[in-house]
Amino acid sequence: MTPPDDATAPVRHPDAPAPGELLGAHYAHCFGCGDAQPHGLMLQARAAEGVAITAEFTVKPEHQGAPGLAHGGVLATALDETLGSLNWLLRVIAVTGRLETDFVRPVPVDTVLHLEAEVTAVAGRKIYSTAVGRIGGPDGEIAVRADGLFIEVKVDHFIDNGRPEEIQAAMSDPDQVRRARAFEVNP
Ligand SMILES: CCCCCCCC/C=C\CCCCCCCC(=O)SCCNC(=O)CCNC(=O)[C@H](O)C(C)(C)COP(=O)(O)OP(=O)(O)OC[C@H]1O[C@@H](n2cnc3c(N)ncnc32)[C@H](O)[C@@H]1OP(=O)(O)O
Repeated sequence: MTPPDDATAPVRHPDAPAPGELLGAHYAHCFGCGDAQPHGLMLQARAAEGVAITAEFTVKPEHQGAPGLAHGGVLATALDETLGSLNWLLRVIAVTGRLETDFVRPVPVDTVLHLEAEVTAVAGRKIYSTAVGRIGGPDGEIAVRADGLFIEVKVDHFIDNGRPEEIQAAMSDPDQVRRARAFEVNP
């Protein structure tokens, strides 16, 4: 998870959403961010300065692991989604290769997890990023932390590996196709 010596600092794409703007879902049925996914976390990420974002996630009763406490896997999902959203500021499509998570404090149900994430380095197709989740407010205690290694892929990664039903539905949605392809032709 340590960037190699030839890694470079991330560069915010000129067309990236301005600081303060919501990024929007990359796919309406995404478990992490989709607004058409009733079982999902519906995480909304907002661009920050640089190659960084913020997001909020409210822990619901259906996210419990132990009584009244968030399941660690759900918190890892929130971190994964937050880190993944960063790649939109680079205008790169990427998937999680590795995710390392520290669970520092228990997170009770009804808590708002205030997430902040930033890309720290880029080396070829590898994107290194880090995130924290705080409770008790945006400046509260750190409850969770994660480092991510995302790997850049082409749209074909999804076309080649996804289930045909969902791929065909996505490919017949002009907004989805425009959004996905724009990242490939405007590097
Ligand atoms: C028109 C149609 C509509 C489609 C529209 C879609 C739009 C979608 C938009 C945005 C989607 C974003 C979705 C975000 C969702 C939240 C994030 C997730 O949960 S993603 C899901 C979980 N992750 C996976 O499913 C990855 C599964 N893994 C793979 O597919 C492969 O392993 C992959 C692509 C990651 C790498 O495979 P390789 O064959 O392309 O590349 P190799 O050569 O193996 O790796 C490249 C470099 O990365 C390192 N690397 C790869 N995996 C690593 C690992 N686990 N740990 C450390 N290094 C790793 C390698 O060592 C290599 O490094 P060296 O270039 O040699 O220095």
